[in-house]
Amino acid sequence: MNGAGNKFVLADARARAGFLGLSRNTVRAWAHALHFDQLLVLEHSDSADAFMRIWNADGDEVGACGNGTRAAGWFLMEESGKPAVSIGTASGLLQAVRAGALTVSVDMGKPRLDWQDIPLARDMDTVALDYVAEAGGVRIERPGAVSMGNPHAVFFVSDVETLPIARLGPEVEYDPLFPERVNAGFAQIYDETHIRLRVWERGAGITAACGTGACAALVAAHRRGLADRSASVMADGGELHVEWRVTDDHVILTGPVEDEGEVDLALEI
Ligand SMILES: N[C@@H](CCC[C@H](N)C(=O)O)C(=O)O
Repeated sequence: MNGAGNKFVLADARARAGFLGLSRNTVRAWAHALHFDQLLVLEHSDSADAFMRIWNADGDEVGACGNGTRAAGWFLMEESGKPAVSIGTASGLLQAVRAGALTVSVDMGKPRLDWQDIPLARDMDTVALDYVAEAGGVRIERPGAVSMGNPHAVFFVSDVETLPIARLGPEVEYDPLFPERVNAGFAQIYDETHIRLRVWERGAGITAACGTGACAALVAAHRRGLADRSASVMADGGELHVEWRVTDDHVILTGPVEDEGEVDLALEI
């Protein structure tokens, strides 16, 4: 499946009893063969429609994936005929609702904004980190930091199209300021309701879209006075809509999903 071009393989392990342990090497081999950004595995849940585990293409298991949650939500809603489903994840219980034939919204919960929650290596104002990244002859600075269940640093730049993201991304991802590494977002503000975003994802590299990255970009932009609480976020692979609600502080992510058919994946555990 894909969510605005963010590529997933979704494996359904709900019928299988117990925890599905996958080695880092197995996930990496599958990612190499199938070219996904994340592997999503659905497991049985007593308290939700399913529990979803998320692995990056580099084989690390992670806490959140916005577009993946929308894709899994679509799969579960198609299967059940329900207009809404709940999905357990490592970072909490998320609700997905149908917002069109191939459009799904997910309530991603509250952003976490304290430096310990990102996490950062030391106390810093997360509105604008005291941090500079340099690569490919370009220097960018003062990203906003946001956790959406996973860590994001969002840089605001004047021209995202010409930015050497393949060089800057790994510099940022592996900087010691981010002890759990970080997803690096590069955002150009078109106006208060339109943000152009490219993302270097932790453990996956440049992706066509990143759902939690879009949420983080909107939150970081609003905290800097650069965007409203609701905006379109234009990724390379499609358009996402993000709203940071005043009423409950939750971030709502909406966008397209596509089912690309089944792949032959031998699960040998
Ligand atoms: N593609 C995702 C984010 C996946 C996880 C991320 N790479 C991380 O390591 O935290 C999304 O749509 O949010």
